[in-house]
Amino acid sequence: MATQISPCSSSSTTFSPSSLNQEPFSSAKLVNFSRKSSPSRWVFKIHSRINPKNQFELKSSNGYPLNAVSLQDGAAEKPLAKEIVLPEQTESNLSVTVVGASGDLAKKKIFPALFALFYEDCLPRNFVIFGYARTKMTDEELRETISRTLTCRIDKRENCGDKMEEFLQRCFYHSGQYNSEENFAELDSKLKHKEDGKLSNRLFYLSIPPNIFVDSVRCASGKASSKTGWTRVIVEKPFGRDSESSAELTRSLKKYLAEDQIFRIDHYLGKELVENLSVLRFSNLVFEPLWSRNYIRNVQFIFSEDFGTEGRGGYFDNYGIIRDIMQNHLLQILALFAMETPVSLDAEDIRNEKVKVLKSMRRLKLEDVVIGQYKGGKSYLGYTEDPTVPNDSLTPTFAAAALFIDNARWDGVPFLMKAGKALNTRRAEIRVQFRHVPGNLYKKNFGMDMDKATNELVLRVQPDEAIYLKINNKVPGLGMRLDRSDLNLLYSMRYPKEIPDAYERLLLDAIEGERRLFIRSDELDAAWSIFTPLLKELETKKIAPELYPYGSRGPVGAHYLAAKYNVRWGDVTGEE
Ligand SMILES: NC(=O)C1=CN([C@@H]2O[C@H](COP(=O)(O)OP(=O)(O)OC[C@H]3O[C@@H](n4cnc5c(N)ncnc54)[C@H](OP(=O)(O)O)[C@@H]3O)[C@@H](O)[C@H]2O)C=CC1
Ligand SMILES: O=C1O[C@H](COP(=O)(O)O)[C@@H](O)[C@H](O)[C@H]1O
Repeated sequence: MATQISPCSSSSTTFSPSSLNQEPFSSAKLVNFSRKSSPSRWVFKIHSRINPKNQFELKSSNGYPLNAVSLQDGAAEKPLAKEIVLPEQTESNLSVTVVGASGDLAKKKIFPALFALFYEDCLPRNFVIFGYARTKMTDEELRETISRTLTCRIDKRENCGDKMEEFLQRCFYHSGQYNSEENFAELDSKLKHKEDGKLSNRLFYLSIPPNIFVDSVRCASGKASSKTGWTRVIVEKPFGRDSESSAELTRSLKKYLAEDQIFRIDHYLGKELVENLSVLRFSNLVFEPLWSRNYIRNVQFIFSEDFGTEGRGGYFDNYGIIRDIMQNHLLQILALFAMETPVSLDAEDIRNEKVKVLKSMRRLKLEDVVIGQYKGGKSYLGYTEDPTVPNDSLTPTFAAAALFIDNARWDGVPFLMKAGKALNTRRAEIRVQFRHVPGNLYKKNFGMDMDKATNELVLRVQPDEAIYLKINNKVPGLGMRLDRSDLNLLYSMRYPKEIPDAYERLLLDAIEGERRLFIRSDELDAAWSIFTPLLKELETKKIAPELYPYGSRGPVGAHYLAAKYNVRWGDVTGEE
């Protein structure tokens, strides 16, 4: 069983040698370059002159899981002969400014993720957190607000209350307008005061609606960027509504920031099972040879929520489920699933492969899409009954689509997506349905329905993370009866430690300058190219969505779409 360790509190941490080519990360001094027993895993012992504890350790997930096997197994480090020494610099300070700190995402996800990182010793010794928004609030009021959403997730660890208090004392607030250079200059003074002459690294998290992204970036970069260290900006989705608006947003952001300062977040890339997709594919011989049209019949990406747009109707109605979930979360997973083997685990190598696969995809056509909208019942309000949604809205809350990748590996394989709100269950999963066994000796044992006898690999992203493979198995006994069984890796059984929230991983990576899990602008362009023509056609032709009851499995049209490509949705076969 895996040992429970904090990902950041060990005195040595892992990262790939290529991390050294990134921007200097302040005053780190590499004094011991060693290699763990696993030949693929390089380990650097990093000591800071000023803070020998762990101030400058690189902890990002750069391709090498923080809790990787050899660490858990306690393998001894074998020092290599060569010693690398980086130039010494001054002590540094990290500041994280949450722009839009009064909002839903900030309270629900960002502050709790920052606290979890602090709790796990993943933040540097010198750090401050600032909330920034228009709402008038004192530091104390911000602390009071965020303390309600911080949780001691790691319940077996001690001193959570003390840690929480310590964390809150590092949180401050500045009230300002998003388009006011003057207000950002005031923020800058407060940051400088806290930095106290140390080298300053500044991360801004734009947790605000998209119409104020550019103003905030203009003011932050002009008046509050670091003069001595790095300045990075995490941008939340949506990144535009279509190819044109996305390109315009990119152009505007790039007036004030270089591409490598922009961290476009897609929180699905920070989910454990999505991270594991590449590990599963590229480190297990049993999967990669099967990963093509030769053995895979179809792949399904399924997202469902058992609640509606409650509270977010204003935002949602302008976007709809295709932009909200498919064009980003599901497409990102698809790209990771289908890409060729990258040259290395470096961010650019991975993102290059993702772009290639996205560029090989056919633009979606209307006939390959089904849209739906939930209606109300006795106990639930329908989508258009939400007071923030127009009564005659045609915005889809459900969509199913068949996508195709026109390359040698995936020619002819349907990649089906299904996403919906107000359905019967909450889940996100990847389903890989394999082809029939040619000349199957056991054909007669399966009856007429050979589809039921094919192997299916399921990666359940949430809830109850799991990887399971459906196989045919002989029922023990004297006869020859076969049944369907699962080879099941249920995370809660195998890994007792609670899985970190996606935002923790992504924030940590942004702090470390690791871009692997963030979206590059050409990836974004390629993603929008697939969906933009369809989105425009849906809107110009005013295509009416098929209504489905709140809490149901969604419109039946989704089944006809799948049937058109000889596919059955894996989540509705009755033996999920
Ligand atoms: N909430 C979620 O679950 C998710 C959100 N996102 C994205 O994250 C970002 C933030 O989301 P969320 O926190 O829900 O957003 P909110 O609507 O809660 O907005 C965040 C803050 O921005 C300010 N604000 C809101 N509307 C305006 C406006 N029209 N003009 C100026 N300021 C405004 C408000 O602060 P004040 O009035 O104090 O200035 C508000 O507290 C968005 O881009 C969203 O799409 C992405 C994934 C999930
Ligand atoms: O980005 C979004 O994601 C959430 C679902 O995220 P999850 O991590 O809870 O699965 C979705 O509810 C929201 O509409 C969308 O904007």
